[in-house]
Amino acid sequence: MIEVRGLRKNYGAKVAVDDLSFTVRSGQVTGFLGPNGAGKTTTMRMILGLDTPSAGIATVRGKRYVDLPRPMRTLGALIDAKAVHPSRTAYNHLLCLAQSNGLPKRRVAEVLGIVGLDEVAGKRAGKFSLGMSQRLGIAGTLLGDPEVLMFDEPVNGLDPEGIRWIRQLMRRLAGEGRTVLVSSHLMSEMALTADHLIVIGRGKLVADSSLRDFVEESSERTVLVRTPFVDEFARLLLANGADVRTDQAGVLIVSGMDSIEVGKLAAADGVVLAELTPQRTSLEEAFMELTRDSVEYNVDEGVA
Ligand SMILES: Nc1ncnc2c1ncn2[C@@H]1O[C@H](COP(=O)(O)OP(=O)(O)OP(=O)(O)O)[C@@H](O)[C@H]1O
Repeated sequence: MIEVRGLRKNYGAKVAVDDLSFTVRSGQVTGFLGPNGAGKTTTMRMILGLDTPSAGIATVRGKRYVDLPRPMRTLGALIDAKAVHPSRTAYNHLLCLAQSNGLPKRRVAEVLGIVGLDEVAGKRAGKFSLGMSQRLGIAGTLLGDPEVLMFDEPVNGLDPEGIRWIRQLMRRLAGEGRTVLVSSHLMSEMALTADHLIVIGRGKLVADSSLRDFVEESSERTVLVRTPFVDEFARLLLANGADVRTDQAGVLIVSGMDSIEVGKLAAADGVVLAELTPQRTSLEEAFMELTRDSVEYNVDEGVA
């Protein structure tokens, strides 16, 4: 379990993380979502004791990371997959990590097997592709067989096969009862991987809910109506309490009323409908809507 309470990080006048509190539970994958610059890496670095909070506290199984007696046996974290000595072989990299953390040598071969790097164990890490580096980084997190795992944007830049592999590994680790926190700026990715979502924007908590609830609450239900009588029907819908907007000629997007009610209203008033389709905004749209005010660099405005 990871607990974050009132966590804050200032860089001069910049507030990177702003009074953040959340709990990451065991046995599930928790997606840590936010647009670029939202403060995900900074939060993870504070959980890992790499950055000191300006205020608040982050604990792993009840203790600050720096106070854990055998940290790698409790928390395995991957923040930067390229932070490996390039001339070291994969095997030696893991062996150094194991030895400096009092972990048994046999774990090196075991984790190389888990991530599927056994055949390239003797290759220099500097020659590894991004996907292989990511696997090596993950092997390092698993060395201590920790109960808690944390990955910062693990699928960034990976090909579909690499993404699928990471997704399955996260699910497996959570299935074994571990606590898995994984950051991403892609809602679509988290929708496929996470059970629970913690969403932040500009360092602040925006949402903390199960994926199911997030889908239910965030994805707005609308009804698409195509009719030759847009103006008249829009007035009728508004008068009956619906919200109406129009994206293209001859089409109304109705919210606040389901498709049956819209159909009944049209029938009662003799309005001819060419189409009546219930629709749902995508999760990606819901996420963008939720964090719209907190995106650091807005395409329309240049710099926020
Ligand atoms: N060492 C630092 N000095 C000054 N500002 C920093 C530092 N580290 C991060 N920041 C700023 O803090 C904010 C949060 O950055 P952070 O890297 O935590 O965000 P993020 O959500 O991980 O985004 P990304 O996905 O782009 O890495 C950003 O505005 C960033 O520029």
